[in-house]
Amino acid sequence: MDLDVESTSITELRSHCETCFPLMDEVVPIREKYVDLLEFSNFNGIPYPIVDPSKKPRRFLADFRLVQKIYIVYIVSIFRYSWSVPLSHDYPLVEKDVLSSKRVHKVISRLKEQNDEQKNRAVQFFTEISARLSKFICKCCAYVLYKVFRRLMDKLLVCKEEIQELKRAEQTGIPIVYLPLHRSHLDYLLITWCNWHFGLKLPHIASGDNLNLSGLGWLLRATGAFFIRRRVDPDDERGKDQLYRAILHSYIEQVLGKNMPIEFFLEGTRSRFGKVLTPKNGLISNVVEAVQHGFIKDCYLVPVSYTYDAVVEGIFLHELMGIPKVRESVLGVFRGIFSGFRKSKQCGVVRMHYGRPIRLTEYLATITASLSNHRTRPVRMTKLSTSFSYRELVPWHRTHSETVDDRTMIRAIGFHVVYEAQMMCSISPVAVVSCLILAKWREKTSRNTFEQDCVWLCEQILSEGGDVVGYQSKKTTGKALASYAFDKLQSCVKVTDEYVAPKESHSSFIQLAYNKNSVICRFSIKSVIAMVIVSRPVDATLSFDEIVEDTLSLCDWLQFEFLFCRPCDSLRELVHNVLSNNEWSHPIHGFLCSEIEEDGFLDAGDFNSGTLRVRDSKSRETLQFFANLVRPFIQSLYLVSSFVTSERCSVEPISDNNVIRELCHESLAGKINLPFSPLLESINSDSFKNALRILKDKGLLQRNLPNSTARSSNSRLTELISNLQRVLEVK
Ligand SMILES: O=P(O)(O)OC[C@H](O)CO
Repeated sequence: MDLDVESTSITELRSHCETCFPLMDEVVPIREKYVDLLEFSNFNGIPYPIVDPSKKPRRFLADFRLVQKIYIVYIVSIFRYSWSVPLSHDYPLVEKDVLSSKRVHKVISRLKEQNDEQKNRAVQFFTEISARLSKFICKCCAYVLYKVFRRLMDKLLVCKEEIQELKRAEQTGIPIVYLPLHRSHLDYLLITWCNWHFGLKLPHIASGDNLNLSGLGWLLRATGAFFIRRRVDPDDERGKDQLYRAILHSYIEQVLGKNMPIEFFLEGTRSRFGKVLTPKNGLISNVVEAVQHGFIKDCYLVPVSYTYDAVVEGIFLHELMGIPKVRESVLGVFRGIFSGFRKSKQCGVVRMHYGRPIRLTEYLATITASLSNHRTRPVRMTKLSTSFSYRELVPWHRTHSETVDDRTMIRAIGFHVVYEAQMMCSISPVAVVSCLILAKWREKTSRNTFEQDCVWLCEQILSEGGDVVGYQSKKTTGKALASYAFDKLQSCVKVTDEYVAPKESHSSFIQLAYNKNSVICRFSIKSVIAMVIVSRPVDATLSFDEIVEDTLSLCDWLQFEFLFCRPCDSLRELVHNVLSNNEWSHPIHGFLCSEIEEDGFLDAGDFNSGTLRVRDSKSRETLQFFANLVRPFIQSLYLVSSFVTSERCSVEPISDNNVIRELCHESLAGKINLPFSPLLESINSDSFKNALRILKDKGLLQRNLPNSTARSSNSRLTELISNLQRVLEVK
């Protein structure tokens, strides 16, 4: 049976965060299947009645459609579909408004040099940044993208109900800010292309100036891209120019002020390892200020997520081995397009999700109100850090005092949006299979057993509020799901009718890990708790409080790897909730049992106060699976910690990139002695970078060496290494 990838197990649109927006919970049922944008004939007429749903064009007519204007009732002509979808909105130019804005004038008058010279610079900056949206070029590109997407994807799925929410938001006349997760260069194109189909306004998209290549830059500008300077190199000060910043800031204000949507990536760069990245604050701060200073009354924030069976770029193996990214070039773009076209449908099924639009003023009101009187409202976005909560886990919390300033608010909003985006992302069957291989079946296993496990994991994902593309409870077979994924994983998994086994190479494991990492957000807290428990000897006992404290501590060390919860949540409470859940504490089936329970004297409070142990070998096996989701990240932290204390690390500061490259190289060559056998996927630059970041953040490595590292003999680092060793040694 083929997978029905257009159906979903989610029955209603995900609601807003109940903590921050308790009054906004209108239930919107999902009644229809996802729409495949590549099958335009199945649109059922939305949004334009010019498309008659009863007249589906034959497939070989691919891009042609007989357009019948229902209202005028005569056949207009045979147009390309691309030309038949109108681009009815206006995209006014904002040059005059930006250059004459108070913000820009203020900066110019503050600068010492000649006014005229500054004005010229202002014009240059504007030209460097601004988009020049052309409806004609958009239509041409829309047509070309049909061809490209059909080549690259099996399907491009969007949820109609989500689009209707967007339409409602757009009709209010409040501008929309799209905040997608960033996985691939295709991300830039997808929102624009989808909005075009549904008659929504096309967004102005913030793109890194690395994409402003001759020819390509012009094309991107014409489809809505505006270019921003990125600080890739730590010494690069170009983006800090006051006038440049004023122009960029004013540009964003003016675009929003003219009710045109904006799109930018909070993560700032594509995720190289399949997990979300911690959000950056630059662009979102411009949007927040625009509202706070009354330049615009309000705007909607819309998180967006993408699910790809595989990203078009393939795995970022070179970069994950510490080799610097090759700068984009026109030739590189052509090469990329060519190689993308060599293999048909390499992205597989692609799903987009738009979160429910939330007004920025709602966010600000929530934070401000809870600030002024945080006891009277059930809102915890700004709860002061009385207990160990996420507030202490995210970087701004530690220096946080009684007042929550704008910077804190901006960061809280960014974290909140990225967290929401990761939680609404559908999971690909490819990720489910990769996850099982890495966390459970690293050795050869029978195909039958593997397929049964696929169903088990999908059910786990569903019970955590997630969904798997094509999986429906009690309907979809493990065989169908696994076969679908095996087809996409031929380069890294060996499959016969009898067995399944990973191919033993670093690149295979990195690819599987990239896929697997998109699943972890569903189980991040659970996995850390499991890690804490299985890192003790089989017959060891632990108290409830010990488990909680050890979990919080491990989460703290992994704070740059995962967003464990929203900034409004208390991580401590969430850990308690997980452990108190029946899955863990049920007196007969729970993973854990109380020592007293064995004697038949179990009281309600015993689970929290008594001594706990893993119930049986089956429970332990399940806990091992969850623990194995985070194990590679702890191994990476161990590898980095032991490297920076060893003689292999130079006493003179060397760049972090060099440290990472060397460590990748030496670990892969087996030159580092370890008390455990390292998982191949733990050797990667992304995890090593995060490990260096946390060690610096905790003061275990010198902080005053920007982007460099020198050997350390810090005693706390030695203590950390021995603790990590204890955790990792037990299998
Ligand atoms: O940093 P990169 O290489 O992921 O570039 C992606 C950016 O979005 C380009 O602007």
